[in-house]
Amino acid sequence: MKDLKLKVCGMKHSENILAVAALIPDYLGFIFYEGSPRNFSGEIPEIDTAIKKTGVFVDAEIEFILDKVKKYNFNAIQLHGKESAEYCKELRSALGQNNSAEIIKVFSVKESFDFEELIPYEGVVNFFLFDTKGKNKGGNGIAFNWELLKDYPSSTPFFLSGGIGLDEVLKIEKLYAYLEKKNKSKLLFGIDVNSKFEIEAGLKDANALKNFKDNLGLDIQV
Ligand SMILES: O=C(O)c1ccccc1NCC(=O)[C@H](O)[C@H](O)COP(=O)(O)O
Repeated sequence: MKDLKLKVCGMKHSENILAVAALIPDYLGFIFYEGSPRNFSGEIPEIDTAIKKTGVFVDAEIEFILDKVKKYNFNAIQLHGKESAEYCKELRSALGQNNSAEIIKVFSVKESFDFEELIPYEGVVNFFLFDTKGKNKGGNGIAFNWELLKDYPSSTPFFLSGGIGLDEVLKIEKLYAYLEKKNKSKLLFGIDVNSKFEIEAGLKDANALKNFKDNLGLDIQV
């Protein structure tokens, strides 16, 4: 059994948050971006403390993020815009020494990606997240070219994202197996899912997520 973390992103409705939280995913994401149909407002019901509540922001003012971190007690902050490494440093320092929130920096990828872009962020953020570049800032429901990750040059662990659904379990397994051969499987830290598990934007299918979670990381022969 592999230790692949699961992040479910784009939660919106209290009852649905509780249904998905009952599966104990490792991360639950709440989007603060008005241009998204998954834009979150309101309250997050009490959920198991093992789940890292994650605020997702797109080029937001640092004050706005701090306000949400304080209000919702976020354990992780996902930066889904064009935030610079300097911005990430400022955010870390603004959070203060007593706040250990993880910072996840997103990069949008399609057919090619210049991994040199990651260099300024090394040691500044906790994780990278690779998502698909599309017409929306996130939640495009399409996969990018994962072959690119076979040459992943960084030592910062990453989340794999973009159009991941039940059909991608085997493909994930194959990427993991490839990285394992290169002693790099620990770098594939987690899988981020969203629109492929939705009944409508922001409303997740808990049964389908359970199925995915049960299959993720099983030692399937590839
Ligand atoms: O999902 C959104 O609407 C969204 C909007 C703006 C910024 C980020 C957004 N989603 C963040 C995520 O982490 C998604 O899980 C990621 O984009 C993958 O989505 P999908 O391709 O639907 O699996």
